[in-house]
Amino acid sequence: MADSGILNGGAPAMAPGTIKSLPMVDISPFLASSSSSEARKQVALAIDRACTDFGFFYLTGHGIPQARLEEVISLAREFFSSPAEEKNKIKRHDAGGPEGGDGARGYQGMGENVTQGKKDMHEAIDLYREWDHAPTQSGSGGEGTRRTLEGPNLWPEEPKELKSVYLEYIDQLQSVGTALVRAMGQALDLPVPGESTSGTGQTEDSEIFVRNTSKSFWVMRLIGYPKLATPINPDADLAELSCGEHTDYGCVTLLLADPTLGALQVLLKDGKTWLNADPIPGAFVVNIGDMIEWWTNGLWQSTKHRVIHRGEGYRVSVPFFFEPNFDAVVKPLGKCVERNGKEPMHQEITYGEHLLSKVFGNFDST
Ligand SMILES: O=C(O)CCC(=O)C(=O)O
Ligand SMILES: [Fe+2]
Repeated sequence: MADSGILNGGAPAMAPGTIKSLPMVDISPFLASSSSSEARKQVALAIDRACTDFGFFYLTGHGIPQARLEEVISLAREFFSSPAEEKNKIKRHDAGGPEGGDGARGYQGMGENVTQGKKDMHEAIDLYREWDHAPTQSGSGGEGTRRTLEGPNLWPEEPKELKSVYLEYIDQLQSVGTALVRAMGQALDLPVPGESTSGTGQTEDSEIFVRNTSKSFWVMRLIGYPKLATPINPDADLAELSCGEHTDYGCVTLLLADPTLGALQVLLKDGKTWLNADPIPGAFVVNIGDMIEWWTNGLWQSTKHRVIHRGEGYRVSVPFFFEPNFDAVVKPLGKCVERNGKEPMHQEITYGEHLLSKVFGNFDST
């Protein structure tokens, strides 16, 4: 990390050009049925630029009231400030174990999450869409069994209103997610529905992401980050991170975070400059995940990011991962392959297989 710069806030800035902040996208024309096609076209253009140049942007015009956003953060903060025994009531349990967990849903204590072999200094609750497909044969992942995501969500008992507020919030986020992926289909200039089929049975029109997220297998993470204890040493490798460098593995992430500055950092396309993605009140920080990179055959790449919280206080963030349907088939779109002139980057895969490989390492599909 010695040769990397951090823009707008951290030291030292080694800016490529004049990039100071992520671009902004106002999604409201895709939420209001009365908006003109010209207004939508402008949004689609802005999304194409943001996804090509950054893979990250601020999203405004989503219509979720500020009071709701603040409530979501403060309920998560309240949960994390409760005693360990309260938090451990919803502890994530291993799949196939005596406690009957599914190995993924529930509370994860400090340092239990590992990215690239290093412990992440955060604690979290993971919630997923409830399993509403037929049950499959699940187990511990031992011989002849596979771990699945088919357990129920584990909701905190306290704060009491957390579950109902979050369920409503998740509904609201799914509408925003749908508007966003509809705009993304238009941004790729895919044919209008009914005009084209790929010949492989899957229609590759501008609604393709909408159809493939109609039963989004979403993930919601409530994350609590204590301030890191180690001092900043720009010449040393970072020994301790709040959340290690990664790309998100799904479709689009809508991140809500408290006002802490300088924590979330995004790797710019030069591959060495980290840009602080500081929160803007009322806006989500949005990034595209690996499934969008695969669908677009790399025209839009999922961007690496990390969290290093050395600021003040205990940071809370609540990313919502608006993911494809569990059985969505993901493969490079013919039009994107044509446009970038590269061989298809990936084989066809279902999102569910990819997810299980990421969460449990059930397969080696990536
Ligand atoms: O807390 C944040 O700002 C980002 C967290 C993140 O990147 C993730 O959970 O995938
Ligand atoms: Fe992430």
